Amino acid sequence: MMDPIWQESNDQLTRTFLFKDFLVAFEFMKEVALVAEQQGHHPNWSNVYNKVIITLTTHDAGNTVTEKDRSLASKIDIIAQKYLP
Ligand SMILES: C[C@H](O)[C@H](O)[C@H]1CNC2=NC(N)=NC(=O)C2=N1
Repeated sequence: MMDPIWQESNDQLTRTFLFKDFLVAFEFMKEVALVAEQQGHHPNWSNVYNKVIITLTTHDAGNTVTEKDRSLASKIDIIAQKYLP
């Protein structure tokens, strides 16, 4: 099920993650990158030091939230559990 801390607005799902430091944030991003590539569905994201902000939308569907976004969000949540403090 969708983690309620993903905010849905403006046809995007957004979640902010705060890790211990940059290296942990980047390990998380590396793992998400591999899953995104597997899924053929990719995050819009930003990283500053220990903070990663991810927004998910489907540009192939006119920038709307689709099942592909919800599925990737769930996978990201599972990955994040390993890296969050
Ligand atoms: C051809 C390729 O599979 C598509 O462009 C995929 C790639 N990754 C994607 N990622 C996201 N977030 N939305 C898409 O519509 C999308 N389309």
